[in-house]
Amino acid sequence: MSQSLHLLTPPFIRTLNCSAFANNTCHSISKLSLPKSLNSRFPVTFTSSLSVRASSGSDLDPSLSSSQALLSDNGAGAGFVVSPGQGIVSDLSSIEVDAVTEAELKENGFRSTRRTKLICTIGPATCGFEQLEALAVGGMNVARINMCHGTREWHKMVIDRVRRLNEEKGFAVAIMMDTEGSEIHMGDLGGASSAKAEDGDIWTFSVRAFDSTLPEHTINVNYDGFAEDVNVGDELLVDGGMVRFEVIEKIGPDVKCLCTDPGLMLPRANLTFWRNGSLVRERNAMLPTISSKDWLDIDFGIAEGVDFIAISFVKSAEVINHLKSYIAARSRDSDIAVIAKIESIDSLKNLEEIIQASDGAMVARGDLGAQIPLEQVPSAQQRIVQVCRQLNKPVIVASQLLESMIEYPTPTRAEVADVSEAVRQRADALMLSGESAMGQYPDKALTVLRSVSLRIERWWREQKRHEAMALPSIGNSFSENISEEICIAAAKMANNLEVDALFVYTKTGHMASLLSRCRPDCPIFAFSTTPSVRRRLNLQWGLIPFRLSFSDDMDSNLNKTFSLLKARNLIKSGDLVIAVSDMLQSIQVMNVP
Ligand SMILES: Nc1ncnc2c1ncn2[C@@H]1O[C@H](COP(=O)(O)OP(=O)(O)OP(=O)(O)O)[C@@H](O)[C@H]1O
Ligand SMILES: CC(=O)C(=O)O
Ligand SMILES: [K+]
Ligand SMILES: [Mg+2]
Repeated sequence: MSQSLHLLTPPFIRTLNCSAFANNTCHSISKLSLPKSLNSRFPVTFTSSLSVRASSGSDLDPSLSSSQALLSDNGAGAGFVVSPGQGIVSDLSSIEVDAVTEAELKENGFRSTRRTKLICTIGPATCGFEQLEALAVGGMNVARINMCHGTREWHKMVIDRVRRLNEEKGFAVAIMMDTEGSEIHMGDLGGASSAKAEDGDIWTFSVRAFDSTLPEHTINVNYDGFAEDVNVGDELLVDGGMVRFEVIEKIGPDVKCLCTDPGLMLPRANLTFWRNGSLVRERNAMLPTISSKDWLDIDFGIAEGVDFIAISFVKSAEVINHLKSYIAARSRDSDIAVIAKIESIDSLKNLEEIIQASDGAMVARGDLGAQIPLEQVPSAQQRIVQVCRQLNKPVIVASQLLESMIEYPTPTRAEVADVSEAVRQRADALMLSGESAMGQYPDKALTVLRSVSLRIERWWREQKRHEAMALPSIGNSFSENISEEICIAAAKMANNLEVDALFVYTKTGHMASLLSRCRPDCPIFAFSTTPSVRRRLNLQWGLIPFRLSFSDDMDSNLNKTFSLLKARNLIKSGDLVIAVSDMLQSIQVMNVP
């Protein structure tokens, strides 16, 4: 044992604390690597191994330059769950990684891979196969379809094309379906792509169903109680203030409004009304979060096996729990993650419990900015990002990141600063909306997200500017606490030892997310056995998801991974790697043989 000490590089000793080695038993090392709170409760059975071995596998050769410290709980495999019905792909001899990631790794090496994930809303500008491929090549990790727009056939076509792209071209683009939700919004403008409201215009907002074309200066409203609820004198905001009206007269189902702030109205734009400076939201609170149309869309999403369902206008954790049990009952084979969109006052009020219940969250700044004063949006974003990180849920920053690029080929300086801020906050993902759905420069917008992410990530790494965030214990069981502590320790070791990559072998993806939560300096290679887990990991910060068949034998897993990755020139001899797994609950440090 004492020999093994000399093999460990100084930062490693620092991490594990030298006094442990003086004691010279595996028992004390195990205790040391775990936090005090665990030591007192844990029936220590860590007697199996602390071994130092050659990367080639021969044991205890003191002349070796590479080392491997293995903490194991005798293979009890705590924290390891296989979801029912997850088909494990039986191809034992291959490893699958995103074609773009592979090219990037080869060209730029581990360190410069992008950590922030990118989501593109698909719309008329990007629904063609070649256009989707261009986005995938440009770094799109997740394709979002917004059920507010387009027909069922159109959505199905987009999903099929993304699937085909993955199958034929080796991508792993995940699919996110975003529900319409039942907030008040305008109709589809009778087919027009937009409508211009001029200062002093009178427009009619009506709940009437018009059979043919809409009369001039008329807007359909989706909510039957609209005329009843608004008062003369109320202020009506389109898309959170892009256009403003004052209610001047109510005539049956029609509400006449005077335009006080001119602008362009887009189909199905969100409507809010304000009285004496406050948002009128009593009636909104009565509307169900998931409308009957949404339930049909959700059935469609389940049938299609989308990877994520994002729920609009979430007000409480209850609706998330309801949807999750609905999904569990309906889809034995798939494991669809539920993303809570934070875009209402109620969702901010119940933030912690909503995020706790969800599999991730979206800072949906478009509608959020229509419900709270704009100057409060940045602090809300910061809070949501932070709560998500602490609760280990992926978080997406969305809306207007590069809004001007809908029309122009370069972003404004302010937009670049906004993107940088989200990257600096280390959000998991950034999302394009109109920029990619109907803008003129979807590929350029994606390139801006990609290059700003890379630049800011590198800058902050080089400057060592990231403040460490205290990560609370979140597990529900002792075994989960062990996994958390292992990931925190592994990430810290990775930073101190300046390793090239972290490897995580994970069947459900949970252990990978725990590592991602630590936001280590190096990229995380996440090996999972199923394509669906691999696609889901695409949303999380710093994870490079691979599909690989592996066993409970870590030595053989590592050897296999090394040889497969080396054969593809993705790693080379001498690269320093730390590996963790949710089967063995171990940390191993080694040089690639
Ligand atoms: N499938 C689609 N078909 C046509 N236009 C679309 C589609 N998806 C998005 N768009 C256009 O892109 C714009 C921005 O997309 P986005 O998904 O942000 O929608 P949104 O209407 O703002 O609603 P949400 O609040 O759900 O994001 C939309 O207003 C719409 O004009
Ligand atoms: C994305 C979204 O729904 C919003 O920003 O409102
Ligand atoms: K939506
Ligand atoms: Mg919204």
